[in-house]
Formats: sequence, structure tokens, C-alpha cells
Amino acid sequence: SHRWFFRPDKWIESYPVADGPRQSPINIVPKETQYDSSLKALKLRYNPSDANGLLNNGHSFQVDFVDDTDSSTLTGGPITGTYRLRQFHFHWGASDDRGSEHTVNGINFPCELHLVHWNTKYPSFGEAVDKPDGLAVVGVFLKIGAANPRLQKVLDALDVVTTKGKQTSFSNFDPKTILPGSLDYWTYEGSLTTPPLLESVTWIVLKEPISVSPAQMALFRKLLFTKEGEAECCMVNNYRPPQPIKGRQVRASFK
Ligand SMILES: NS(=O)(=O)c1ccc(C(=O)NCC(F)(F)F)cc1
Ligand SMILES: [Zn+2]
Repeated sequence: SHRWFFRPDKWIESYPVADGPRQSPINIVPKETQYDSSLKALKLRYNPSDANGLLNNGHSFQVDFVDDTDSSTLTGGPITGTYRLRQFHFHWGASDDRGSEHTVNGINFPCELHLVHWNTKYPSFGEAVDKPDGLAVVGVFLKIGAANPRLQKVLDALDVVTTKGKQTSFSNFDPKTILPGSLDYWTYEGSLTTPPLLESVTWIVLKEPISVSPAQMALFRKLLFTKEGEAECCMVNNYRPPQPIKGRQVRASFK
């Protein structure tokens, strides 16, 4: 079943950094975070025409962005300089009681969105991905509620990328439309949550979730981990559980 396709407990065998000092995700305990008045507001400026395709990569699906200019960027927040949007993707569960990677007071959300950005002090994403200040990922929780019309355009494209390796055209989409009203965030130094688990990510987790309906969650769960022609295994529970905080400080941009 899907347990054989996504085995976070096995990753240590090939990626010793799996039990490193700054692994992600983590459980966020708001009462243990520290408000930092020096944290700036997040500035997300995305150009919808940079959206460039949607891919089932075998462990999630991602919407890729053209990142050869500074037309879709993240600035401000806890970071210095300019980070370019590379892709966004999601993690979700087999049922609505789990699926997110970060948790808040031990609470799991059914889904979590990650917007992946890389530091333009490096020449490319590939050069940035293994540097301690190389990436900045904005995490957004999805909680069960009313159907989210802004999400629907992404979900409607999934029926043609059911199997691993399938991709489809996807353009003219502004990720700002799937962000919550408030950009209040928690931030900490962490890692990629999938192999190679590189400790290169400044995490920026938004406090306010966006909504998703049960019917919309069912669309995520129609994807497969497997390639066309292989015995089908549904793409669910593609989330890594929270990792040890190891003394890290989680800062809050809000009181
Ligand atoms: N789930 S996450 O932490 O946002 C996350 C973000 C990006 C990647 C990624 O690009 N892996 C491919 C690479 F770079 F070659 F390693 C993996 C995980
Ligand atoms: Zn992710």
C-alpha cells in the first residue's frame, strides 16, 4: 500500500542528515515561540504568467514557475535579499485527520501547501539547494471547510497527471490567490522534508489556514505514486512527521 512508497523512517539509511540539527517539519507550540518585532512583513510578488506546467513527481504534484528573472519573488519577512519562486506543491493524508507536515500544538491539518523559493545570491536553484541560506519555503495549512474556488483551477488539472511522471501545461496562475488574508507567520531554520533532506530552508509557516472541502481533498487522493501500467498505489500520506526541535528557536512575526 502507500506505506511502501513513502517511508520517512527508512530515509536515515541513505540520508544520515535525517537526524541532523535542523530537520523539518516540526511541531509548532505557539506559547513557546518568541515574538520578534524586528521581523519584517512578508512581501510576495508573483507574476501569473510565470506559471509553467504541473507535474506528478511521484511523491506529490508540483506547479513549476519560470525562474530566470526576478518576476516572481519573496522579499522581506525573516530573509535578507531576494528569493525567486521555483514551484509550489502539497502534502496530504488518506483522511482529513492528518496530512500536514508541520503541526500546531500537536494538531495535524489535512493538507499543507509549500511555496519553494531560492536565494538569488546563488546563480541557480541547483546551486542554492544545499546552502544554509539557499531556500525559503512558505508553508500554508489547509483546513476542512467550504470549497476553495481559488484552489479549483489547480485541482481540475490533476485528472491528466494521475500517474508518476505525467505533466500537463498550466499557466496564468497567481499563487497569491491561494494565500490566506493574514500573512502573520512563524519562522525557523530547517530542511527539505523529503530526501535529500538538505538543511537549507528558512521556513515561513503562515498562522492562518486556507479552506479546502472534503470533495476537494478527494481530488488530491485520486493521484497515484505509481507509474502508468504499474499496480496502482494511491498518493496519500506523503508527509514527513515532525522532527526533534534540537534547541531551535521559533520566532513569531505577530503578538
Ligand atoms: N517539502 S519541501 O521541504 O518544501 C521541499 C522543497 C523542494 C524539494 C526539492 O526541490 N527537491 C529536489 C532537490 F532539490 F533536488 F533536492 C524537496 C522538498
Ligand atoms: Zn513540501
